[in-house]
Amino acid sequence: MAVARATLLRPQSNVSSSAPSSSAPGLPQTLKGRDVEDYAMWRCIEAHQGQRMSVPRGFKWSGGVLDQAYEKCGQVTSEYAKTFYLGTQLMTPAQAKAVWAVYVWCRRTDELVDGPNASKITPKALDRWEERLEALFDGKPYDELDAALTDTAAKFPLHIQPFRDMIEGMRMDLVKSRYETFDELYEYCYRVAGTVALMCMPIMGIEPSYKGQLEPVYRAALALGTANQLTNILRDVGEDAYQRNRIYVPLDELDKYGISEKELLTGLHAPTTGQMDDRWRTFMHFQITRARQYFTDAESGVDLLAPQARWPVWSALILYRQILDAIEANDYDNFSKRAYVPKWRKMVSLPVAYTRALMPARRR
Ligand SMILES: CC(C)=CCC/C(C)=C/CC/C(C)=C/CC/C(C)=C/[C@@H]1[C@@H](COP(=O)(O)OP(=O)(O)O)[C@]1(C)CC/C=C(\C)CC/C=C(\C)CCC=C(C)C
Ligand SMILES: [Mn+2]
Repeated sequence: MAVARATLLRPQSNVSSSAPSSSAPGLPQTLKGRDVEDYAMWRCIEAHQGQRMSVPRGFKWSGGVLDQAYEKCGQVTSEYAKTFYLGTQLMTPAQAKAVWAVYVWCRRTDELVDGPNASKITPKALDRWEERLEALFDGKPYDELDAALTDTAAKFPLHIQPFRDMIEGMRMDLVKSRYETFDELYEYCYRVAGTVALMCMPIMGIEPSYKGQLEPVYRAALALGTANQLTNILRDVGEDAYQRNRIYVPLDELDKYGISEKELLTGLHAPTTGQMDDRWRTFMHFQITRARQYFTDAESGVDLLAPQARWPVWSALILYRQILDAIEANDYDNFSKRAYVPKWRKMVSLPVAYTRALMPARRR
């Protein structure tokens, strides 16, 4: 069994063959936990290393519509994610447009389960969204925003698997509102955020002088996705519990700290003082320490990225990590306060990120 699993997950030997192998039929659905991430990571590394485009180069879509489509993607990115958008300004125009196209596809996917029409979304709607994904990777986009991603897949060696995995993550949100263990939560984090890292890596590229394996760089990228999602989850504990009856923090860990599901759903302020309950403080301290470790694991990979990608990635890392500091500064009260990074702090962090991007660790 172990041998079979390793063969399925590791790279297949004909890495540089020209035909894109977008899937091994039947396999991904049977995978669980960290194997889901490993399977997609190896498929992405194969495509990246072999520079295999999923769509034949020279994809065309009626007249100048593609230019307009990319422009729209840029507008949406700058409206919803100012820092990501700013980060793309140092990239080549082709890279920036590709990141916008990926961003818009991710945002639209998230909106299906979290947007204004979310209550009407059925598993069928997600099936339809997945059919559209398969079609756009097959060179047959449904609308102009899909066409921007098709064009991106003709220009950069993207693999379809992380896109499929993200849709499955959104399916999880339709049917699952509790996570028993950290392993279960880890799979969710990969599906909704680690996937973003796998989608972006072949666009951002690798430092040209780096001659080592891609695996450590991809592992670091995945760590950043996980760190970001764990941070999101810790920031939104109260909102998720009160407004959506959702608990993402692992139930077995709550139990270990003597906290019941019911207490979490009503908020963990001490009845006498109104301050945060001590059990919650220690629990949160543990959660924050683990999330910080994922940020630290991500750091080693940033210097191995192509120079123009380092600043946006350092910015994302430094800014997101500060949300954890903000939760601590709120005395771990993520029930009645929303942790955020004030604008002035963001402004200070951007040049810090820029300096780190210019000075890789070996020169610091
Ligand atoms: C070596 C190394 C460190 C490489 C870096 C690789 C890399 C580019 C990693 C990116 C990591 C990253 C930014 C992950 C995004 C995580 C995230 C914000 C996921 C969001 C899910 C959260 O869902 P939830 O419903 O809990 O939260 P909301 O209340 O809805 O916020 C998502 C919403 C899923 C959809 C993701 C997006 C819309 C963001 C996609 C972002 C990009 C494509 C741009 C990334 C670009 C840069 C420059 C980092
Ligand atoms: Mn969301």
